Amino acid sequence: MIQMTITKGVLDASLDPRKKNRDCEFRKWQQRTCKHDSIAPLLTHTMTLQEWLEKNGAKGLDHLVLEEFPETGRGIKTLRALKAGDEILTIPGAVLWTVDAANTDPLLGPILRSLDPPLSVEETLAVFLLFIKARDTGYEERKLHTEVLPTHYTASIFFDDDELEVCAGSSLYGVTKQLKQQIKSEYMITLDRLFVKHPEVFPLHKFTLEEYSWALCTIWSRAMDFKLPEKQFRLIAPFADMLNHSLGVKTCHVYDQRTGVLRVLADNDYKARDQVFINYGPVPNNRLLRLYGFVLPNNPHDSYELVLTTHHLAPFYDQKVALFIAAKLDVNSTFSLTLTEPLPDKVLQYLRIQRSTSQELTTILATANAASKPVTARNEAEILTALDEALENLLAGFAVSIEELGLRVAGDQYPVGGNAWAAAHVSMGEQRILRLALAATRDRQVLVVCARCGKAEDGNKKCGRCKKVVYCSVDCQKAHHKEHKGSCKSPQ
Ligand SMILES: C[S@@+](CC[C@H](N)C(=O)[O-])C[C@H]1O[C@@H](n2cnc3c(N)ncnc32)[C@H](O)[C@@H]1O
Repeated sequence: MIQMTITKGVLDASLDPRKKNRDCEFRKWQQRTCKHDSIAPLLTHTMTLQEWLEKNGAKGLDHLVLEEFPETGRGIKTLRALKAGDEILTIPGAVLWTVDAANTDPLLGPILRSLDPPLSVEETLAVFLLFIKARDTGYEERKLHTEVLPTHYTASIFFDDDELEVCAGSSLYGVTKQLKQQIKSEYMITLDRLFVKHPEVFPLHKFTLEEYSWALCTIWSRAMDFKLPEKQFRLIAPFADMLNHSLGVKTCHVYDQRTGVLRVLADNDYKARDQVFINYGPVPNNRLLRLYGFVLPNNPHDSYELVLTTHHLAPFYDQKVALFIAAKLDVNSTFSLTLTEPLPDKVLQYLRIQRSTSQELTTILATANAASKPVTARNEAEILTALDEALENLLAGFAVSIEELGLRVAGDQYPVGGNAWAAAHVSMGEQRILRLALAATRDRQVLVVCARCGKAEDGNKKCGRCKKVVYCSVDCQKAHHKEHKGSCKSPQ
């Protein structure tokens, strides 16, 4: 199926014994890792990925080797010590996978450019990958890269039903189900617009839904994103895409728009034979598993995306929309609840506006920073009760509780690193955050409603000693004294 007919060029390994060893090592690795039976026997006469990259100006490969690591899988090891700031790797523009490279390809480019509307960046890169993989002749150099890509992924769209059920109730569960549907319909459209229309370029049997999903996951898990002055820019850099993620390093890959080169710098010192990492960003486990197919236990960047919407038939809808805009909120807003901020002020601000009476709306309009502070005790009590209920419902929707998942993860029910184990970590992370959000909601509730009778009045006063509960009257405070005195302690 795959033919590799390039003979070695200027970079003849036989001239440099150190390089010869390295090339041998790389070939051995390529042979071991590649699942394509046909390439192994051909490799001895052909160019390696490294040779192709170096021919185009890649730097740093001399001191880097690919290796399997127990925790991260295949990654890059440095053979020499590195100091913070050292350039580890430079990958030239000519070998990058970009939308421009796809659009300027002599065969694929004209087809892509004729599409109206054009494919998205993600679709373009996925089609580009599939196109190269399917070529029987030509494109041998780019194929050197596609041949070392993983043959399968562990992102959540590839989970079987039982594995996905482990995280039922989590946002990942719903998003994964939706995503599978979305990919299917996107594939059907692409099938129609591209694959069926251009059989000379896309041999149909090579563009199945499975292959399309594989290509998308290749993009999700290997593409690097850069914010350039006038656009968001996505690329896959051969070899640099073998760098694994660690929260222990800072972001240290840069794209030089002027030269079109991708550079990876060391952000800290490395000893010889250390694995070199980059940082994929502050990504929560639900996203890590959806895009990259792995999780970090106790991920400090875990989050829960809370979606709040207001129905267009809600009372005073137009006024509320105007206030949302003034507060830099959207009618359909998504809020990240995190471990350090499980109940962001913006959530409360949104709900205060959403649940205001006509009079409260007038008050909000008259004050600066619309509803960033409580509007009335009534409004505050209502939003906190609604939030309490919503969080309780979300937590009740998880198929397996955090305690039960903890036991399963600690025991041997879910093999460490497996799909069910990863799904359990996502579910535990989301439940942890929702519980923190619920606790924060309740901490606020007791400062709004009278601890005895439950009245939410603007004149409610805090207990003079502990300041942790409020009362609507002296009578209520006295009547509640017996119950409250045990927990009433001065903050000092
Ligand atoms: C950019 S690639 C890195 C190279 C990849 N390990 C390979 O063999 O091709 C990203 C993928 O590497 C793996 N990975 C990266 N960082 C990891 C980590 N800290 N723990 C576990 N797997 C990781 C995940 O499978 C992820 O989808």
